[in-house]
Amino acid sequence: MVAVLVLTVNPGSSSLRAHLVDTTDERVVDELETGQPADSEEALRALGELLDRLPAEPISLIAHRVVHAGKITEPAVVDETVREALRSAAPLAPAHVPKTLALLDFLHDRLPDRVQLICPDTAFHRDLPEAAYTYPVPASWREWGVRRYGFHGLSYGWALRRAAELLDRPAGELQVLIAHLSGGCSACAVRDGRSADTSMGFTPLEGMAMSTRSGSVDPGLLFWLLEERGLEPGEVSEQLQHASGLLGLSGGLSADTRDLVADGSPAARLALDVFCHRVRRELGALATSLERLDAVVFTGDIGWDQPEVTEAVCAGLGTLGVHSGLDSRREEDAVISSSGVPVLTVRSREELQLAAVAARQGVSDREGTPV
Ligand SMILES: Nc1ncnc2c1ncn2[C@@H]1O[C@H](COP(=O)(O)OP(=O)(O)O)[C@@H](O)[C@H]1O
Ligand SMILES: CC(=O)OP(=O)(O)O
Ligand SMILES: [Mg+2]
Repeated sequence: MVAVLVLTVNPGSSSLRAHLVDTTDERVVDELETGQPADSEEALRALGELLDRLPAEPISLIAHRVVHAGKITEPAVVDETVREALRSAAPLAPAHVPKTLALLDFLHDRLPDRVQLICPDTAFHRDLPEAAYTYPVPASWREWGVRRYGFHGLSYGWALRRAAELLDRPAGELQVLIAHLSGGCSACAVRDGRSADTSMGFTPLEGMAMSTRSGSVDPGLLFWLLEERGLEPGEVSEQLQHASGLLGLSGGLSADTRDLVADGSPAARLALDVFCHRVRRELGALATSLERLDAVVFTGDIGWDQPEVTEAVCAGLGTLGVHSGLDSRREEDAVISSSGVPVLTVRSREELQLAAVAARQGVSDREGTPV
């Protein structure tokens, strides 16, 4: 097999992760992780430094994890059509997509002859049933493209693959619930290897509470804030995106469950209780899209490094056949409970999934004009 070195870039809402992955053996050759927003001067400087120390062997492809590319829901070589789709999708994921546009420009300046691919988070949800992707809103809105998309698809793809390996069953036969808990949090019901429903929708704001995002709130609340409290639409958006979730619930204490578990104050406990309640509620709702439950899989930073959260969530999933009392202290991806429905934790490896998807797609697109 030809060595395919893929540079992956993953702009989260508050971080930038970049990896150089050798896809022949899924090995990370070099990496960068910064808690700075991906389009900040610091993050771009760090990315430039990563490029400066690249091995002599050339990178074959640059692969971008893109949260939302609107109607483009498959991996695609970047051209003007893709850029236009990203510009149109930017208002739907304002904490993510503008960062991708900045990274495309930055990397085009630095490596002008490399093909850049986008791999949308939405691709994993391409087979969502109509009943799951349709909002109960007027037909005229739906004609504008108002529908549910779903996100965190690369993470789900990886977690499903690892679940299949750990359970020793083909991914295409599994019916599982996967919770991706991190900066952004969502969950997905996977039926026979495909997304059957997911908690995020038109934008990555729907669903469970997140580190600084509210998740779903009563839409009536928004009108009350605008009409009765005099808030501007931009302020409401900003506060739902950046001042809510764990951060808002804890009264500004922290957006990180590690701090909240350590703090233990009533405000920290409230934040964790509401967070876990909403994870359970989404998982319960998603279970109705499955015929049976083969496993519950936790991934994302919180799903991986915060056993207290996994425990608290599972303690309330008895009606789904999940038993509490997990064996959560481990270093590797693992089945952490097998007395009832198996519970698994899988370290999120969006970069490996991204590199694999891009290498598969990119080898056939290599003739494409670099943009
Ligand atoms: N237990 C935790 N471990 C790691 N990160 C956490 C934890 N709890 C909350 N977080 C938040 O998750 C974020 C990392 O999530 P990630 O999806 O990589 O980035 P982003 O928030 O940029 O999307 C961190 O910035 C941190 O605020
Ligand atoms: C879709 C989404 O919320 O992404 P992230 O978790 O990286 O912020
Ligand atoms: Mg992320």
